[in-house]
Amino acid sequence: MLRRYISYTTNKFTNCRHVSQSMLQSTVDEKSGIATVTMNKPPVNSLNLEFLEEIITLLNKLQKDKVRGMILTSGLQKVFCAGLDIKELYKPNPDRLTKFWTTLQDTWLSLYTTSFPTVSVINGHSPAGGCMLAMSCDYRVMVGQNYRIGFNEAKLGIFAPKWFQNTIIAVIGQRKAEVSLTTGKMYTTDEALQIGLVDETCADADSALKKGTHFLNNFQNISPWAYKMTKDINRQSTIQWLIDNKQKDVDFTVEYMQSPGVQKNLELYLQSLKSLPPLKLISEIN
Ligand SMILES: CCCC/C=C\CC(=O)SCCNC(=O)CCNC(=O)[C@H](O)C(C)(C)COP(=O)(O)OP(=O)(O)OC[C@H]1O[C@@H](n2cnc3c(N)ncnc32)[C@H](O)[C@@H]1OP(=O)(O)O
Repeated sequence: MLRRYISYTTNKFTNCRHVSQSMLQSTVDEKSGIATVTMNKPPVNSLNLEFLEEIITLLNKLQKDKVRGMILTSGLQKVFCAGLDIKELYKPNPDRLTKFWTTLQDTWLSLYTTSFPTVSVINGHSPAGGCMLAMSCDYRVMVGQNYRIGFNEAKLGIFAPKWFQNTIIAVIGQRKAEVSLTTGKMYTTDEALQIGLVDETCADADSALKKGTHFLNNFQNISPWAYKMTKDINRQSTIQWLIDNKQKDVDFTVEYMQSPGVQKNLELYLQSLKSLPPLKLISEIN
């Protein structure tokens, strides 16, 4: 297992403060107060229990440090985030699955309710839970034309829980969310822009980071209190639903995930992941 380390350093040449954990790097620009958080968990930034715990820890730290905004992106070549780690769902240990699902709920609550504005720069494929990470931010910029984004859960024979679905509905509306979720369609960059899954697109990652920063600069003259109150009121019903139903959601997920039918579907999906040529899976199965 990789040795885990956390270091905080200030680079006097760039005026950036670096926070580095084994799977996440964070750089805070001292002048603007904007943090850039880079996911770096090869091969595909899949969300397992330990990675989710790191995300929560970092979000708490950024909150404590009173950053003025955050850009979430990937350090990998062609994947933003491949979604939930399927190994957490396939043949699960019930205790670990319970912890995993609770931590996923907490990660979503932390990200969806940050006191600072957030942007995801989607510089690679972003299926299911990966798309969810992006949707939980306030703004999305997608890079290039080679990647796919969407909610392909149905293709795995599983479904997104209510709080996942409500988050998507808040971004693209009820009708488009229903079509998107039931068909499991993965969208090209242009299609994603068209249905509102992303707010902007651009050719390369550097321009996307600039667009993200430009969005965050909108908040320079907005009171952080007014920002947070507005966001809380806007997102309140979905957040409150999960807070009120956390245990029920865990119990239901842990039970249905272990059912033979769901496990068979996941097995078949894992086989197809191995047998299809690299990078073809997401586009071929549409
Ligand atoms: C209760 C239900 C809740 C519902 C909510 C969310 C559900 C999810 O998020 S489920 C996950 C959905 N994700 C996917 O379907 C993504 C599947 N992956 C791919 O399509 C491709 O891997 C991807 C396009 C992301 C990247 O392609 P490549 O760069 O060509 O990489 P490989 O396909 O060769 O993959 C490398 C390596 O990673 C493993 N992998 C990929 N995705 C996942 C994942 N989500 N979880 C765990 N592992 C994953 C893949 O099997 C390869 O492993 P090895 O063969 O051992 O190298």
